[in-house]
Formats: sequence, C-alpha cells, structure tokens
Amino acid sequence: MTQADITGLILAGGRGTRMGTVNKGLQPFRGSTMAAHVIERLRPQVGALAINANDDLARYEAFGVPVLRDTTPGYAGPLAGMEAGLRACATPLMLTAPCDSPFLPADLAARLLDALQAQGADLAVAVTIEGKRRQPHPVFCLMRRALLPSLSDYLADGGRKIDAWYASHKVAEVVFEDDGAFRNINTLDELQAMGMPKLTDVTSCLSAYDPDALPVRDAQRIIREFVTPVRAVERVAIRAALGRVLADDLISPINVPAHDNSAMDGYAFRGSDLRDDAPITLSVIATVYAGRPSDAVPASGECVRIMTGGVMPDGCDTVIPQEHVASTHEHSITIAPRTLKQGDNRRFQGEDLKAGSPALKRGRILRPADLGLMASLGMAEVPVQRRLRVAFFSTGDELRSIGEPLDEGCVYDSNRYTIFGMLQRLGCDVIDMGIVRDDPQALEDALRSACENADAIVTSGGVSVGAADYTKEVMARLGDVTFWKIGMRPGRPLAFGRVQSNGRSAFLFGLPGNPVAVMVSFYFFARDALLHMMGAQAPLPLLRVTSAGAIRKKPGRTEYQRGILSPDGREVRITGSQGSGILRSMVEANCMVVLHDEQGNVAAGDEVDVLLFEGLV
Ligand SMILES: Nc1nc2c(c(=O)[nH]1)N[C@H]1C(S)=C(S)[C@@H](COP(=O)(O)OP(=O)(O)OC[C@H]3O[C@@H](n4cnc5c(N)ncnc54)[C@H](O)[C@@H]3O)O[C@H]1N2
Ligand code: MOO
Ligand SMILES: [Mg+2]
Repeated sequence: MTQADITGLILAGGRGTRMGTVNKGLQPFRGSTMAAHVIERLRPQVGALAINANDDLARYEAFGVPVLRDTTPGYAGPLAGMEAGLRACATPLMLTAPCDSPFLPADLAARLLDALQAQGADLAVAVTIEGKRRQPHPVFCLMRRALLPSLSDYLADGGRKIDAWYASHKVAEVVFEDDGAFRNINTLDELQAMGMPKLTDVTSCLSAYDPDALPVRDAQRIIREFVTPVRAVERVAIRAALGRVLADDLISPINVPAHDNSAMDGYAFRGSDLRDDAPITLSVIATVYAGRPSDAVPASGECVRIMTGGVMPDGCDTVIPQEHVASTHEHSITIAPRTLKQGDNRRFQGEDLKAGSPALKRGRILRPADLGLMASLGMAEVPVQRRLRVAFFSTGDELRSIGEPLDEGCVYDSNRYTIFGMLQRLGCDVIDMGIVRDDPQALEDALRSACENADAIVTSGGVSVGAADYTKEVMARLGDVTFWKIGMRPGRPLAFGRVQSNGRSAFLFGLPGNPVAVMVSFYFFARDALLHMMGAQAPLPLLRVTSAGAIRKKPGRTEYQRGILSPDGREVRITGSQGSGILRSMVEANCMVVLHDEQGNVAAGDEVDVLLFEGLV
C-alpha cells in the first residue's frame, strides 16, 4: 500500500471546552485557521481528506473536503470521530490528526505506514520520548478501515477510552524525535502565543540578514511582519472617536445632500429659458427657504426666490445669485444675456456622498472632518479599535526622577517623558512604570508585569554593550527577543521581539538610552508597529526640500539629523550639534532631515527628504 491509499481525517468534533467552548479548528491562526493549517500539512501526505465536525458544519464545508458528523451522540470523544471517518472511508487506511495540532510532522503518514506494514499491525500510533518517558499521541493514528466493526461495537457498548480500544488490537508505535510537532493548542493564550510567527521565521526570509549591521528598511520590515493587530472593537459616540482608529468601513446610509439644492441666495428657474441674445424676464411665484421646501413648480417664464441650501423646485436646474440679476421689480426679475449658464449654482443630490457608497475606510485615524462627515450621515456612534495599552519604563542606576535630589553622576530621567508624549499622541493607553534599576530581578519583575498588563512595552536604555546592562539578558530570557545594531545615526542599538509571562505576551521595543536616539528609534520603528497593532494606516510622509547648507554624511547608514524648515517650507537647515545626547537639538527642530543609506555628503542647494514633526500623530 502507498500513501495514496490513506484518507486523512481531521478531528474537529470536540467542544473546545478548555478554550471557552469555542470551535477550536475555526480559531484564527497565522493568517487562516487551525483546521486549515492541519489540512495543509496533511494534504500532501494522503490520497483523500475528510473532516469530522459536529458544529459550524457550513464553515467546515467551506474547506472543500467532506465533513462527517459523529453517529454516536453526545460529543463522545475522538473514537466517535474516528468511527464516523471509517464509515465514510473509501481507502483501505485512515490517518487521523486533531484540528489543534498545526505543526504535525511532514512525514507522519509515511512513517506510520512503514511501521504498520512492517509489523503487520492494525494501527500505528505516534510516540515521542520526554525525558525517560514514552509519550504516546493516540490521536495521531493510522488505522485499517477493517477496524470499523470493532470500533462500532466498542462505542455501542458505551466504551469511550481510546487506549482501552487500542489495547484490543495490534498497535505499532513509531517514535518521532520532534515533540514540538505534536504540540496541541488548548487555551486561547496558547493559541495567541503559538499563533504568532517566531522572529527567526521572519528574519530567515531576508536574503542577507546580519543583526549587527541591519539596514533601517530591513529592521522596519521585520518589525512590521512580526507584530500583529489587536482585534478588539468598541463602539463610541462620534465625539469620543476623535483620534481613534475606525474599525469598519462606514457605508453611507443616505444621500448627502438628500436633495438637489441651491448653492446661492438668488432665483431658481428653468435654464432652458436663458437666451444668448436677449435679456429674459421671469415672474417670481414663491420663496424657498433652506429646510422649508415649497411645492411651487415654476413654469417656463417663472422662477422662485431661493436661499442657499433651499431644495430646488421640480423643473428648476439653474440659480442666479441675487447680485447678478440685472434688475429686480416688484414681482419679477430680469437677467441679462450671458450672465450664467444652464445648470449653474445647483448642488446635486448625493454629490457629497451617495447612499451605499463607502464614506470612510477602516484603519483611518479619525480627524475633525471625519467627525463632521459621520454626523452628516446621522451616525451617533461608530466602531473603533480598542486603545492599545502600552507600558513603558526607563532603565539605569544613574537615573533620578523629578523631585529627587540629583546625586553626583546622575541625570534626571527625561526619556520617560518623551516616550509618554509620543505614546499619548498616538492615542495609546499608557502605563508608566517609572525607573527600573540595573538589577536582574527588578528588570524581570518589571518586564513580567508590563507583559501581563499591556499589548506592547517600550523601554529605554541598556540595549548597547555596557557592563551594568542586564536589560538584554533579562529580555532574552523572557521571550523571543533579538538585539540589533542598525545602520543608522542616532539609534544604533535596538532590542525587539515578544516577551511572555504567565500565558500573556507583549511586543517589546527596547530603545537605546540616549535621549535623541530614543525618539528617533520610536518614530522610525515603534510608531509604525504600534499603529499596525492598532489596525491603523498612517505612513510617514517625507517632503523634498532644499538644504540651506552642506551636510556631512557617510554612505552606508541612515542619518536622522534635526532640522529647521523655513516658514515658507522651501529650505531646511540643521540645528547645530547633532550629538545623540543633545535633546535640545530635538526641541529646536521642527523636522528631521532623513539622509538615506546610499546617500553621501549633501551640498548646499541639494534636495533632501524631511519629516515634519507636526502631524507625526
Ligand atoms: N562600546 C560601545 N558603546 C556604545 C555603543 C556601541 O556600539 N559600543 N553604542 C552607543 C550608542 S549608539 C547608544 S544609543 C548607547 C545606547 O546605550 P544603552 O541603550 O545601553 O543606554 P544606556 O547605556 O542605559 O544609556 C546611554 C546614555 O543615555 C542616558 N540615558 C539613559 N536613559 C536615560 C533616561 N531615561 N533619561 C535621560 N538619559 C538617559 C544615559 O545616562 C547614558 O548617558 O550606547 C552607546 N555606547
Ligand atoms: O544610537 Mo546612539 O544614540 O547613535 O548614540
Ligand atoms: Mg548602555
């Protein structure tokens, strides 16, 4: 027999009680669902596929393989699923795998088949060795179709235990070395932690990855691919939506405006009455105010006096502003030839927004105009992403908080305030965790607590090579964290990854300690990642302007120099000293001059890219 003689059966018939009674196979996982991952792992190993499921059958059917329900009632466990599979099985063999084991071995079928045939067994089961113990994985089982009568009898007699039924048959055990391949995901926390890719999954996609000389754009790309959006939505009143991220497309329920109306205070009439060669006189039959439609219908030779926003009477398509009327009499007006064209000064129904058309797209950070637009559609509440929770702290024994005496050799902690400001402007819920000493236990406690309470963590300091920096060691111990030297000035060292504690995880941005470096790293790495986590789209716009002076710049790294853009927006000059400890250079600047990797010295009059601080969100 060959692998083509095997039907793969995905066991998805359980109730998922440990996950809070959710349908495990349908849980989102790495861009699709857990069941879809299992199907994709099994498909190349077998001749046919089927799914055993008892709920949400339509969604399972969408996978395009037969869906089989238990015939034994009452969620009787994996044996009932196997029985349903064997009943429908058209091949001599069936291989089962649970829907929550997306990492199952690529050679599962081949190796179980070899053992089954070599040992003339009824069933072949996967086993791993954990320490000295053999750990069987009975739901990863290749069995002969001929076992169906035995299994049906066992179930009919009330038997439910998989091991007990196996014991009455000849079982071949096959040892697999990689026990990680049989990891199954039982809780939502496990699902969340495992559902995310490893940093190495992402970095291995780069052709030349060197953590000690990483170009800015590669670091940005890795971060972008690694972080995942937080998918939680709340409805808020439109005023409270300012600055929040819209969670759904908003479709206009109505036409705005609802009627054709006048754009001017004047007289509405039939444009076909206009003459090129002679004045026309129209009698005024009514007055139309905004919000007070009239049922007057001017005939040819007639008009209505109309106010801006007034509904256009039937038949009228043109409005003459009152100051353009040649002469006004008691009950009529005269319009000189060639004063206006047919159709002038009419606003069309739905010209702002048509009913059924998208008014605002999800992912938008809502601005004042958006609030107005939503109000014009009569929307009282809108769905927005829940705010991102970001914990942050500073590290370093030399740091003192405001209010404390400044001991010798110490500095006041300024990074926590710049970080606070940048996070606040992004619209995050911030958790200020203060200063953490250069002490492994204190750092571990802080990181764990941050991780358990926040979606993301921003730290400053301790990511370079200094002797008292325990930060890196502790970060690495708590999760999947990498340490980079980025080809940029300032902001060369950066720690990035995900830390875990007590089943919770958070993305970590370990920014360098120097006060300018911390801001530059935040703006060029953390900002985009945090926005992505919020489900927002807000790329950084760069402007092209002339450099007032020469700028020294080495090719091969990106430099972010602090600049002052002239009031007319045409010319930029650098703010003196560019040291990464000189926060004053950021305060004086209104923009950052971005000198890209390949760029060398800049001559006065050359064009450079700048990023304006105002509007950075
Ligand atoms: N031998 C090397 N030394 C350094 C390198 C290197 O590659 N080799 N990189 C330099 C670069 S670039 C940077 S940036 C810094 C980054 O250092 P750390 O992230 O380890 O930060 P610390 O050592 O803790 O602090 C650096 C500097 O910044 C001051 N600082 C730190 N936190 C704050 C704060 N919250 N408020 C105000 N000032 C702060 C701190 O006192 C130090 O002066 O490493 C270089 N060294
Ligand atoms: O990142 Mo460091 O700030 O370049 O000195
Ligand atoms: Mg250091």
